[in-house]
Amino acid sequence: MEREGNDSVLAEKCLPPGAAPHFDGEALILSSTLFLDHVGEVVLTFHSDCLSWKSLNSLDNDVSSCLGIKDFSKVATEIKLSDIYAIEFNNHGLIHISNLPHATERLLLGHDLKMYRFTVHGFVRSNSQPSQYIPVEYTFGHKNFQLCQTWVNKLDASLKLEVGRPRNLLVFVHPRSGKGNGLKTWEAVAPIFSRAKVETKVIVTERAGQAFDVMSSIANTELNSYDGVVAVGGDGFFNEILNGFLSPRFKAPYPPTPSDIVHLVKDDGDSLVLDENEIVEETSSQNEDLSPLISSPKQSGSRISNSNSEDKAAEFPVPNERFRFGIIPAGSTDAIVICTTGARDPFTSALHIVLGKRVYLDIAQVVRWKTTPRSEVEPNVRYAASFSGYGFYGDVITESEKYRWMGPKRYDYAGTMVFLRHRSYEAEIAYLDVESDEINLTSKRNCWGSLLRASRAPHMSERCICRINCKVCSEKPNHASVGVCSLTPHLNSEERRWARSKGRFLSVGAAVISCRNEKAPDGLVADAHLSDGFLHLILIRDCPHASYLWHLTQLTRKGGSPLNFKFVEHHKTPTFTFTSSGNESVWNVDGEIFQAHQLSAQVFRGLVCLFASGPEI
Ligand SMILES: Nc1ncnc2c1ncn2[C@@H]1O[C@H](COP(=O)(O)OP(=O)(O)OP(=O)(O)O)[C@@H](O)[C@H]1O
Repeated sequence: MEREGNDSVLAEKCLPPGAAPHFDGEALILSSTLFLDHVGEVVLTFHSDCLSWKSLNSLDNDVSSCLGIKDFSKVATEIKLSDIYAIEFNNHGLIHISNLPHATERLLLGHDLKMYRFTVHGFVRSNSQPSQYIPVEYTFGHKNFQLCQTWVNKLDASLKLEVGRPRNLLVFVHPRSGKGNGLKTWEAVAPIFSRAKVETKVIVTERAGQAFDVMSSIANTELNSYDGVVAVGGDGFFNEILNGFLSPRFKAPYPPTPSDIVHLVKDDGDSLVLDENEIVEETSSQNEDLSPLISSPKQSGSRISNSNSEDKAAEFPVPNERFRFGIIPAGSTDAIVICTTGARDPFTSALHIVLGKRVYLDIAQVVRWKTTPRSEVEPNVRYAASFSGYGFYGDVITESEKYRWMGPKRYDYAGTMVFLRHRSYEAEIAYLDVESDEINLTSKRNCWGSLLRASRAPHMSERCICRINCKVCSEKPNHASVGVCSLTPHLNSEERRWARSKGRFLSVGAAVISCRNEKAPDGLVADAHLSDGFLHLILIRDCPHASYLWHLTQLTRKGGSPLNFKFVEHHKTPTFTFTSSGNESVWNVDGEIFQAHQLSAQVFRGLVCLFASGPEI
């Protein structure tokens, strides 16, 4: 094997083998003259946080004026170390040299040279959509094996110092997700993981519920060997994995039951009952004992704890900052991916994962107390990462299940059918109203005459949109110091009161995040945050069919105002309770059916971490 460069032109331009690196203070680690595939000779320089190269063809003047060909000498290209996910040594092979008119004689007219090569794998942001990451690779070559090896070793060693990059992941693939492309999607992105030397244990599911079973029964010693778990599928599949993870391991008191609230209101002589909607307000001092995290004797008796789950919690603490979740979109909606990466793109998601990005995500704990009016009270817990909804949303998910064979189109079909039926449901909702310094968007039915409350509508520019390095979300919960209480900061707010809405509703929804998707570009709640510790409770009161259509139409518009109608109530709250007055009550929890006559929900701030960085909007 040829290991020494025997070409004098090349040899004099490169640094001596082995001793090739030259150091210049702390910042400059290495610099050499190499060939860049499809470009030509470049000086490659590695500073501690950046790799840059400059073409040597600048020796020729006025290149740009000659034949109108671009002057490579003026192009300095670089990639940040943080944007590099892998370095590969490629052995001996061809480097294609650019067809430059003013390159040195031996490089003329598209010469290909054989030499040792190494490839730097990274990404660039798409010009049209900055949230989308496009994988790129730069292959450098040199006749000298040792020099290439030195570069590979140096870059590899620096990449190993990048914090938070995963080494070992558990991957679940739902082959029938979305249009049935789950497996193909995984096969397309798998090379990114192998190049980045991330070990993956891949489980391709054969049935619904399998991922839940694996996640809930996996030994904590094995779970600890992974840096995270990746779902290749849709929101429902991610929800299954999340529930399998949290159900046996996360210990927290339940939210108050609907009867806790009724009881408290009856005992409270100062309760204020307002008009037909029975909005009941209380002061914080009167309901201190209602904090879901201060266990009442009744509540502590209803914890989901058995000795097995206690063991699991002890060995694998939740929240767990090290262990992260990744989602590679292959589903029908993929709202969680769109909200957390800003793109619905498997490559972007895979790059977020191997680069070890991190974002905190609020999780709603939804507790069903009673399945039907005649059921016994028996708490059953689900966790939701994006949205839980009743009425229209429950009906759409029930209807769409009948048409699963249609793939993603089933939601459009089911949505149309349910819309045409225009059913409303009698229900009662109580929610903790917390003073917030943000604009309180709560509708108090104070709009007269006009259907669209334009005067109160915050314009898009006024809305504090959640994006990468979001200020609202960056006050991350301090899990270590105050335990689970840090996850529910707003429950302990000074200014809190319980309020109640009662009546006929077309839908009741609780959004954890904005729920942006391709059909609703701003989501249901444009200014929802990934980890602010709030749920957005959206109550759509019974209204004329045309008005409801108007609301739905606003949802599909960028910059629309779907919440800006007099029949829509929007409450930011950390917790709420719900009781249906009818016999049928189907909820939709992250796209999965959940029958519940009585339920409560509370949100845990930043309970899990995702391999994502938030959208670059
Ligand atoms: N191999 C399988 N066969 C059938 N169902 C499965 C399988 N693996 C997982 N499931 C179930 O399919 C359900 C839907 O999956 P997923 O969310 O990936 O697809 P989707 O409904 O098309 O997408 P979205 O949730 O984004 O609308 C999940 O709840 C999951 O439990």
